[in-house]
Parts: sequence; C-alpha cells; structure tokens
Amino acid sequence: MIKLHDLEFEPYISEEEINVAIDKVAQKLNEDYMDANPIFLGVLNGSFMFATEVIKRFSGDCEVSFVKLGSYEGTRTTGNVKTLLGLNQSLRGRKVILLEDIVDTGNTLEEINKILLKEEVANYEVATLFYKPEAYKKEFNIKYRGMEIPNKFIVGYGLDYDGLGRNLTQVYKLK
Ligand SMILES: O=P(O)(O)OC[C@H]1O[C@H](OP(=O)(O)OP(=O)(O)O)[C@H](O)[C@@H]1O
Ligand code: HPA
Repeated sequence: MIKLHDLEFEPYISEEEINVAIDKVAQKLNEDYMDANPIFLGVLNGSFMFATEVIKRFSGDCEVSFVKLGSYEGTRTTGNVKTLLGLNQSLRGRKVILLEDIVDTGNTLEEINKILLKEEVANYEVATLFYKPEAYKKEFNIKYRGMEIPNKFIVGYGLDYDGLGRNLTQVYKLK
C-alpha cells in the first residue's frame, strides 16, 4: 500500500502486465505503420512513459511531437480541458498516432479531435495504454488499446494524483 497526499492506493497492475500491453500495441503499430512515416503525438503530462516505450519499439521512420492538455483536479475531471501547450508544427497531410496514457471520459480526446480537424491531417488513430469502457462517453473509435480497466481511479506509470505518483513503475488503484 502507498499513500499520496491524503489518499491510500493499493497495487493493481504489475510492471510485467504493463509491458505485455505495450508490446501488443507496439506490434500492431509496427504492422500498420512500418512504411508510413507517422507522427507520434504524445499528450503530456501523463503519456510520457507510455510514449517513450511505444516509440522505442517502433522500427520504421517516424517523427515525434507533443501537446499538453489538462483537466483533472484530484481524482475527478473538471470537464474543462485546457490546452496548456499546443502544436508547434504543422500536421497537414500526415498520419498521426495519438499516444495517451489513459482514455477515461474521453473529454481530452474530444478536445484533441478539434485541434486535429483544423490541422487537416491525412488520418489519425488513438493508441492508449489504459481505457475505461464504462466511463468513455464519446463516439471516436480507439483503435489501439493496451488494457481495458474498470472505472476506478489509478496512479503510476505516468498517471498522477494531484502531481504525485507519475514515477511509479507499476499501477495502483484507490483503496
Ligand atoms: O478521458 P479523460 O477523462 O479526459 O481523461 C484522460 C486524460 O486525463 C489525464 O490527463 P490530465 O488532465 O490529468 O493531465 P496530465 O496528463 O497532465 O495528468 C490523462 O493523461 C489523459 O490525457
Ligand atoms: O484514473 C485516472 N488516474 C489518473 N489520472 C487520470 N486521468 C483520467 N483518468 C485518470
């Protein structure tokens, strides 16, 4: 058990399970994008560990870029997704793979959809390490899913509770 700020968390998903999930996603991305020179677009802060591991496993040519969006306070979304750092390069005509640590309500994804629609990308797909099907309320298809999890608040492997827990190499759930 660990304590972050005022809350206790218990071990939930091991490093081994996370690595299996990342291997699965990376293998599919290699199959689908090997000769496509895609741009991996990571969503900061949470995706930094997942993005690193996926990109390390990709064998074709690719480019890497990041945006930074935020909407969570404590264990809940405010519903107000703020773009804290936007795109710094044109994605026009490119094949984009969005890298997320987690798709929960889908609010963040909806905001990124708006950004990418304006960019006139050739196409884009989402690759996420964790996906909460019970919480996801949006239409956009999430093609690459590492692991489906119940609607519980988790920390570790990039995910935080009010800034803490991102450095944990396994995932914990709220006790
Ligand atoms: O599907 P949603 O309900 O929108 O949740 C998913 C988003 O929430 C987290 O980001 P957060 O806003 O906490 O910012 P952070 O990545 O800096 O922690 C996570 O990294 C996703 O981007
Ligand atoms: O379960 C979660 N944990 C941490 N951050 C999050 N952002 C969306 N869902 C989560």
